Formats: sequence, C-alpha cells, structure tokens
Amino acid sequence: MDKKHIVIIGLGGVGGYFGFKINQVNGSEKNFTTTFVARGQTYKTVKQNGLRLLSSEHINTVTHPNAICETISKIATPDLVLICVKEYDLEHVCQQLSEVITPNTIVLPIMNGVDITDRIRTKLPHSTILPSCVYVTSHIKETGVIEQKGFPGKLIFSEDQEHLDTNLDWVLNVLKTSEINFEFKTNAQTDIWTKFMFVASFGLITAKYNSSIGAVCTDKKQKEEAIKIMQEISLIADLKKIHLNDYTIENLFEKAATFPPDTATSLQLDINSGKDNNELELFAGAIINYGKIYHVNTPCTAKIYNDLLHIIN
Ligand SMILES: NC(=O)C1=CN([C@@H]2O[C@H](COP(=O)(O)OP(=O)(O)OC[C@H]3O[C@@H](n4cnc5c(N)ncnc54)[C@H](OP(=O)(O)O)[C@@H]3O)[C@@H](O)[C@H]2O)C=CC1
Ligand SMILES: CC(C)(CO)C(=O)C(=O)O
Repeated sequence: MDKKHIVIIGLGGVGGYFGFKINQVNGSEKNFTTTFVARGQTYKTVKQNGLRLLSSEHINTVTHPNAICETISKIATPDLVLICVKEYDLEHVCQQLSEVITPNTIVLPIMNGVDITDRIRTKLPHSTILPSCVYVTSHIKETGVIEQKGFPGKLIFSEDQEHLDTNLDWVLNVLKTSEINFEFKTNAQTDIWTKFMFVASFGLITAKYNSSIGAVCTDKKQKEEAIKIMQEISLIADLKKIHLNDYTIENLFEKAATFPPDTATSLQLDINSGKDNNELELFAGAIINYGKIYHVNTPCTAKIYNDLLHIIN
C-alpha cells in the first residue's frame, strides 16, 4: 500500500509543535511521508537546519521532514493536510489548496475560532474537513525554533458530519503513534465553543492589559471583564443551540489555573509586539457580529475591541 502523505502548512507555534511530533515519529518509523510548508526565512532555515522544538516532552530537539516546500502549489497528492496558520492567512491557503488536493484529501485545521470549518468549506466544498480546537502554549522563539511550555498540547476534533463515510482510522493511528494528546468525538461543537470562550476572553483581556493568563485569574478588574465577555459568548452559544454547561465559566477559570501563570496568549503576543496582522476579528469581531445576528448585546466585547483598535493604530 502507498504511504500516506501528510502535509503541515505553517511552522509557527501550533504547526511547529504538532508537525514536529508527527515528523519525529516518522523519522524513526517511516510509515508515511511528510511535507512541511513554510515561507520566507522559515523555509530557508528549516530546509537547512531542520525544525527545532524546545519542549520538556522531547530530548531530541531537531527533526527533518521528507520534503519542505515554500509554496502550497508544490504539494503533490496530499492525504492529510494540517492547516496551522493564523486566520488572516486562511483564505489564501485554501485558495492555493484547492489547486492541489485530491477528492480523498482530509483537511484538519488546528486553529482558534468557531467558524473555521465553514470558511474552509466555502473554498473546498468537496473535502472532508475535521472540526477541531486546540489547547497548547507554544510560540516562535526564533525562525525555525518553536518553544512549548506547560502541559502537553491537546487536540480535540470530530468527524465531518457531511462526510461520515471517510475512513479516519489511519489519521487516529498517526496521532496515536506520534504521541499527540487528542480526543476524537462524534461532535466537537461544544468543545470548540468552550475553547472559543476561553481564548476570546483571556486573549482580549491579556492583549488589552498586556498581562498574562495568571493575571486575568487574580486581578479583580481583569477577571470581571473576562467574565463579562464569557457571558456575552454564552448568550450567543445558547441561541445557536450549542450546549455549554452551567459551570463553564467556573471551569474555564479552573482550566486557566493549570497554565503557567505567566502564560501569554497568541492575540496578546501579536498585538503587543506590533505585528502587522492579528486575530482581533476572529475573536472580538466574531462576537460582535454574532451579537448583531442573534440580537445579543455585546457592550463589553465592543469596548475592548475599540480599546484594542486604539493600541493597534
Ligand atoms: N500559539 C498558541 O499557543 C496557540 C495558537 N492557536 C491558534 O492556532 C492558529 C495558529 O497559530 P500559531 O501557530 O500560534 O501562529 P504563528 O503565527 O506562530 O504561525 C503561523 C505560521 O503560519 C505561516 N504561514 C501563513 N501562511 C502560510 C503559507 N501560505 N504558507 C506557509 N506558511 C504560512 C506563518 O508564516 P510567516 O512566519 O511567514 O508569517 C507562520 O509561521 C491560530 O488560529 C491561533 O489562534 C491555538 C492555540 C494555542
Ligand atoms: C490561550 C491559549 C494559549 C490556549 O491554548 C490559546 O489558545 C492562544 O493563546 O491562542
């Protein structure tokens, strides 16, 4: 049987972490073929030196893929594509992917956001797309070097309700042999919205105060603002018939307490480092838009959205 071809697009915090794990096990067992897609200096550095992951989970810190491409157009017959980019790059990635995928390619986005699967489906209408969410604390330490801190990253994903006949056994097997901490579900919508509630509230507040997950848990003002954002999201989720439990907000603060207290969020890092792009629209923009659609007032999110626009501009 032909070896499966696994492609990881984006070697940042998330793609670098999960891509490293998948590739490292492949390095020793060679059960499948891996291609990394990276651009610019990341492409050059990883091509030359391999991908480095600094993590307490791995003693060997370097891994070399079977192939590395600078553009998606160079990928041939992928069986599984992990999309690990920021949301502002998603449209472009999907556009390019539409030229190279086969009818059997499975797409697994590993990103934040509640509408990622729908957005990919508009560009790749015939593909199997696995809805997911992820908890991990990892970032680009320097070009080609990813640093991961705290507990092992956790991926939660589900089958595609529109492609229930797609065989996912081999995908689950790849994740298992790669020692990736994952949960596979029939439906992951509740998990995706719970994660959204977590990252949108902690992301927006840490970005506004340039603080940390620990500070949002302990500072009275930051915690109150985070809770208000969570309540706004919870009202929207209710109207969308996404069933969050009565203790979700409490549980999310318990979850936050399991992160190293000084953990920064990805939104905070992007906004406070003055990057040209950030995921403010994915978080605050989405809450405000859903609020308009479902007639839910979102004053706290709107205020922080405006505060952050001032910081950015
Ligand atoms: N980091 C974290 O701890 C967590 C992040 N997330 C979410 O995961 C997603 C990914 O985030 P993260 O990994 O942190 O983002 P990063 O910015 O660290 O990495 C994204 C990478 O994708 C690359 N990229 C973008 N477009 C392309 C392309 N067309 N071809 C090749 N490479 C491309 C970027 O390249 P370049 O460097 O050239 O811009 C960048 O290196 C986001 O939605 C984020 O919110 C979720 C949980 C935790
Ligand atoms: C909050 C965190 C670190 C949890 O995984 C995250 O998703 C992000 O910063 O994007």
